[in-house]
Amino acid sequence: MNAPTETAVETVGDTATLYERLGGRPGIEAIVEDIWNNHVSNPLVNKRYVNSDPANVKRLVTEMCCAGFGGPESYTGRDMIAAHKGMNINDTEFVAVCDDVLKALDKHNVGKRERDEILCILYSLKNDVVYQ
Ligand code: HEM
Repeated sequence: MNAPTETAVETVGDTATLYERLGGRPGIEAIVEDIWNNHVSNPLVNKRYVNSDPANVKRLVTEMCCAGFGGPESYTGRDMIAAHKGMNINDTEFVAVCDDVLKALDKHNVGKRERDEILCILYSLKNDVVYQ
């Protein structure tokens, strides 16, 4: 059995939300900024974003991450099927977007546990995003 202090430390580590572990809204905003920069410089996907308003997409992605990772924010955008309807996004593009996210997480020194959680969340949304 753990000494009480060890238990307390482990409990804090285990119960912090992904939102808290990423540094709350400022931490997530900084990561989303780099995800956007990676998308617009990635030849596999950048043409998709030519007509987008960068500030609006970044705000919506930030809100979605904050809300989905345990923060107090509400997501005000469309659901994933509606947001990607008519784009016919393929598997290569989906992987490219995931790679852009992982690259941004690396840049911000996000740990393996958080990286794995985020990758699982992204992958769980795949069927709502591709071939819509
Ligand atoms: C799990 C993966 C993805 C997530 C979580 C995601 C998330 C989002 C969110 C939150 C929005 C804004 C929703 C709104 O406009 O109401 C959005 C829009 C968009 N996404 Fe995704 N996305 C994903 C994958 C992709 C992929 C693979 C592509 C293709 C390269 C893509 C291209 C776009 C484009 C072009 C927009 C529209 C931007 C605009 O309206 O100007 N997304 N996405």
